[in-house]
Amino acid sequence: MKILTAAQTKQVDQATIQAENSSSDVLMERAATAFTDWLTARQSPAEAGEVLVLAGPGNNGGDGLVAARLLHQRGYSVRVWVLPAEKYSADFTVNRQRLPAVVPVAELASEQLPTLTTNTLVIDALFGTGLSRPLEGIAASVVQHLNAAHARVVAIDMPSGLLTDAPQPKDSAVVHARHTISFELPKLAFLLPQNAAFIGDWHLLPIGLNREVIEQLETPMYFVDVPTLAGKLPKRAKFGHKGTYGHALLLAGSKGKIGAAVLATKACLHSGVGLLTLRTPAVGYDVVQTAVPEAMALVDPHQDFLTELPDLKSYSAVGMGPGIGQQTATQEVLAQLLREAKMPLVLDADALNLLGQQRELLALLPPDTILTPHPKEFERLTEPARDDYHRLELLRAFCQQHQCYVVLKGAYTCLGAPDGRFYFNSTGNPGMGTGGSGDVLTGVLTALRGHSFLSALDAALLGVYAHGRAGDLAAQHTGEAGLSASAITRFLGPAFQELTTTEPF
Ligand SMILES: NC(=O)C1=CN([C@@H]2O[C@H](COP(=O)(O)OP(=O)(O)OC[C@H]3O[C@@H](n4cnc5c(N)ncnc54)[C@H](O)[C@@H]3O)[C@@H](O)[C@H]2O)[C@@H](O)CC1
Ligand SMILES: Nc1ncnc2c1ncn2[C@@H]1O[C@H](COP(=O)(O)OP(=O)(O)O)[C@@H](O)[C@H]1O
Ligand SMILES: [K+]
Repeated sequence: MKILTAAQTKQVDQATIQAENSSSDVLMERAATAFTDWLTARQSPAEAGEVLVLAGPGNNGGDGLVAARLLHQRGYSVRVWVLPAEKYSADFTVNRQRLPAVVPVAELASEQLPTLTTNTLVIDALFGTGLSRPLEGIAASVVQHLNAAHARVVAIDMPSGLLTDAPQPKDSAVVHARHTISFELPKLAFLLPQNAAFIGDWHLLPIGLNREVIEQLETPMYFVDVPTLAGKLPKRAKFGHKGTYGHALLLAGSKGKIGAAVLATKACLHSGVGLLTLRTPAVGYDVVQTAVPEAMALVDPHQDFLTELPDLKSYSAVGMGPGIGQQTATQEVLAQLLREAKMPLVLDADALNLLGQQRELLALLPPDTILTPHPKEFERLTEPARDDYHRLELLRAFCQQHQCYVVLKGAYTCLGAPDGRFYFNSTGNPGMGTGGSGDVLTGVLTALRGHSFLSALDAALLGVYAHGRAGDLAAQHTGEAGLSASAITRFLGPAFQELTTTEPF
């Protein structure tokens, strides 16, 4: 699914209207009807209480006015507050006239703000994607009033005051919505942690925007859902054998962190790898042979941490990092791996921290290497980000400079590609914020990079999605608080099964 800017969204709206030979108020009616259907399916008139529709001067306000009319028709108690403005959009004006006279309408003023009780449901239709600068004056006062009262707010399209594509100036007034109901395609602002308190839960409703126009628009940002991945993971071939699916090598673990190696190993085995060898320090031998008999154990001469790189010639992909620690000898192993590897690499955790300590090693990264930092690890590779938008700029520059893929982990994990594109993942849940979840991802990605039939991009997209999906499936059994990294590994199989085509490659 594409992520479009505010300007592109406007373009699609207009092209849809043209293609249908209809008018903008028809599309507005459709959007507001979808919004109203969503709301009325969740809140009866009694549950909603008094519905206050706050309408701004543009088409977002127009949406609000249509919703007010429809809610009134469906038996809700509705009151409209209009933001005073010099100019109102044409569709605002049309829908202001269509509002039944019995629906009370008042004008917002700093000295006349709506009374908010626990029985009030606020529909925020002040501003949407047309917001061009931070709120001030009455609009800012209204928003502060709503937030101070912790009002139950459902925002149409965007929480008012929030910019669609750019960072928010500090301390500017933005509605804190419980839900944000938007249309058709996600917006970048929804995916960034710094906006979480404004957006609440977000939902997309289809309004029949023109598919062809969306298809044609160029964007560097995508939201990865099942259709994005359709056809990418082929069914296993009938006569396929363990050699067909790659021999992966994992370099993981150190004394006290052999568990990280075991988790990555289990994950790799549940992600379709043909053969797997695990290299740990000697202290890991008994643990690995007992915990994961499917993997071959190849121990380092050193008891507690990795000191030597094994011969690489048998392997189709190598993953390094989970639990390895940051010893100088281990850093040497990493440097040697970067110099010698001819096969795809996945680097995580302490391998990234070691790269951060010795940044000249970054020049050795083989093209299409996948790095999987969380934001703190990414900062060690680059610099502290001013905000989430700046972090994305750093991500793009890093991927382009080093011609690598970076999986920047989080609630909406963002995969940065060497061509400057971003792919935001749609699966996963807060239960995955638990030790070992990242080690599982390393195992998954190492398995997929060993598949000669997958590109680096597809391996990264599939792996990140399946990892999150496995977490979601696991959480259906364990709940989010009860989710463990081991539980994620158990649901990788079903997650991959959902993505697998019915045809072999
Ligand atoms: N374009 C379309 O055909 C559709 C638009 N829709 C709705 O229309 C919205 C976009 O409408 P608009 O482009 O009219 O934009 P908005 O309604 O978001 O706001 C634009 C208006 O606010 C003013 N404005 C911008 N920033 C301001 C600020 N900081 N302080 C005070 N005034 C400010 C602008 O001058 C303009 O009058 C979407 O978010 C969505 O809710 C939907 O009805 C779907 C169809
Ligand atoms: N709130 C969340 N929603 C979705 N996924 C999450 C959330 N929190 C963490 N995750 C996922 O869990 C994993 C955590 O990885 P990481 O921070 O490396 O943990 P660890 O080092 O403990 O293994 C990442 O893949 C991340 O995307
Ligand atoms: K809004």
